[in-house]
Amino acid sequence: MRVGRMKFNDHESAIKLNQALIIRISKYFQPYWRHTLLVMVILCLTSSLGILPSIFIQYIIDQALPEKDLRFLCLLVIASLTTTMVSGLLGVWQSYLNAFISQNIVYDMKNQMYRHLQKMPLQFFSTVKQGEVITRMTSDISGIQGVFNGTVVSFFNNILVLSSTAIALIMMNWKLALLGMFAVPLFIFPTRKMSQIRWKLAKQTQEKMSEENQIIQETLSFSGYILMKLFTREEKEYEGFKAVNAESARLQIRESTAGRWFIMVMTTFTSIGPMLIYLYGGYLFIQGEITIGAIIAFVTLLGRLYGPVNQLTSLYIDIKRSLALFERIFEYFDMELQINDHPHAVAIENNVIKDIKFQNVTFSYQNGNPTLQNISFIASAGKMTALVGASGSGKTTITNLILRLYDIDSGSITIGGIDIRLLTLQSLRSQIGLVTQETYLFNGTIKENLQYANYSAPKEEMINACKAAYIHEFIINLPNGYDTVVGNRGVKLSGGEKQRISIARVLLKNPPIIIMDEATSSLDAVSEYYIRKAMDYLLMNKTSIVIAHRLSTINNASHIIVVNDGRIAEEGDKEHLLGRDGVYKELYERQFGMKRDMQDHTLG
Ligand SMILES: Nc1ncnc2c1ncn2[C@@H]1O[C@H](COP(=O)(O)OP(=O)(O)OP(=O)(O)O)[C@@H](O)[C@H]1O
Repeated sequence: MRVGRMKFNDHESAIKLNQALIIRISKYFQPYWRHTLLVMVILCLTSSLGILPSIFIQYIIDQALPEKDLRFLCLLVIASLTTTMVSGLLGVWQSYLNAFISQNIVYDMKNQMYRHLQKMPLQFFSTVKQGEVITRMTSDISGIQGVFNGTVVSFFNNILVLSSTAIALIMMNWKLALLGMFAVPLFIFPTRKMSQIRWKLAKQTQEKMSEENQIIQETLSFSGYILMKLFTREEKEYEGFKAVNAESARLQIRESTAGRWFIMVMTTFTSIGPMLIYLYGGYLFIQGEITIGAIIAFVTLLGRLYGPVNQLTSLYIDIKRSLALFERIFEYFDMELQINDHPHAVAIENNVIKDIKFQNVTFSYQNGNPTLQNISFIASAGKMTALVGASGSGKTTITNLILRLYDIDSGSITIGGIDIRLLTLQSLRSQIGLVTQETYLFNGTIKENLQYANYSAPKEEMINACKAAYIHEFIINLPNGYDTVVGNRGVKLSGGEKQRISIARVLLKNPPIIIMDEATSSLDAVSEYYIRKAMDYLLMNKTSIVIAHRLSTINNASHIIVVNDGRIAEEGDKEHLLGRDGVYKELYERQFGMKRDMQDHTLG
């Protein structure tokens, strides 16, 4: 799987307009084919109507004016105005259709991307930079809305205007038409060079913007802000941001300046054609072969010829840019989901207490460097199994494997005898309640955070869960009670309060399996007491796995597993482990011995 910093393809040549890509992109247009067809019909109409005013001008100059025919003049002027008005109205309708099609495609893509990212493995989010995900979700996908208008419609419109004008010019006078078209090849030459420059600049701008998003994400989030303040890194971070910002501004100025030069060169070429027409057309007029009206009509029409050629040549750049956007989005869509439902996956029985069995489980985050090796144990149904061990020994990893946040390399994990890989992910996770070390609450009210577990839970049930988690009294004493907003990640609450709310949330979900990672932050005695009581209630009659940092937490554990460096060092009940001269005894003596030392010290 490719994760991490996704690179904007380094070489322009990497993005090729191949058939597969076109088919893939056109699939997004498929649901809106009727609207797209309508746009094409409107384009045909407006491009044909656009020729008429020039022809009317010719008749005004050559007939209505010399013959002093006021009626004919009025008729021509009215016809010309009507044509312009009808074109204008069709244009308005087309703009609406353009917006409708492009916004709907953006809507579909954003939904698809969100759904896809929801299914990405945890490993993806631990590796990829947050700014990158946001850039792809927002600016890249939003950039697609310009693609339909700026690329697809523009392409067809220009082709239609170009061909209808060329036909009209040739029908009027083929010699003059050939002369007028003389300047056309001159447009093509600078385009290639220009496209390379703008491509490179666009790529660099995109990267800088991602970097900018990243800095904002990291330093202006709650935890990032605290980190920055505590280490007094404001100036350093500001300097870093300023540098990236300056670079992004410089690139954007260069990008638009490069465009200006291009337009200037094109404008120069555009003025060559009319001059040639005046020269040769004037000669033909003097010879009596052509009328003044024809020359004027010709020059007016010529403008319609150069505009599209100019746009079509620079459209090449836009097509490349659009393709790059699609490529960047497709890059995410093409990432392997890794953890998927097995084709014959079954739903786990709802609410039945079962045991969890690890058999020779080996797992590595990075290939060839196992984090867990040969883990085998049974967490008995309806009992508490405790995981203890030094920091980094692999306890959280074991619990993550039960939730199938990662898939194991070898061995098996079963629940009630069924391999978890044969269970649907949705049903598996619905049967597990997780209380993590760091409680994640979103910025909403306490009630909303609790309801995340069960939207249909009646109020009494919610209150009962909070009472059982020893947090109800605290909540009702807040000025807004259950409607109190908890702040980003629940910052307005203490660690102990947050963890009790998270226990209440799991109680509302009421699953038969509970995984609990005890908070490491030292809680005061009262908090610890209430959390312990809340835990006792939560774990009652559940198959539970508790990661304990304080051995006092797991007095009720029927089975203790000591993890050391990714392996099970020893296991058994408390008495058994204390009877051995092993890791547990050492941990026990260190924790309780330390407590005694501290007490002696205080007493002394
Ligand atoms: N997403 C990850 N990618 C790569 N390595 C990881 C990842 N998560 C954890 N690790 C590594 O795996 C090892 C086990 O980590 P784990 O979080 O399971 O330890 P732990 O026993 O729960 O630690 P603690 O008690 O401090 O929470 C550690 O060396 C850690 O650096």
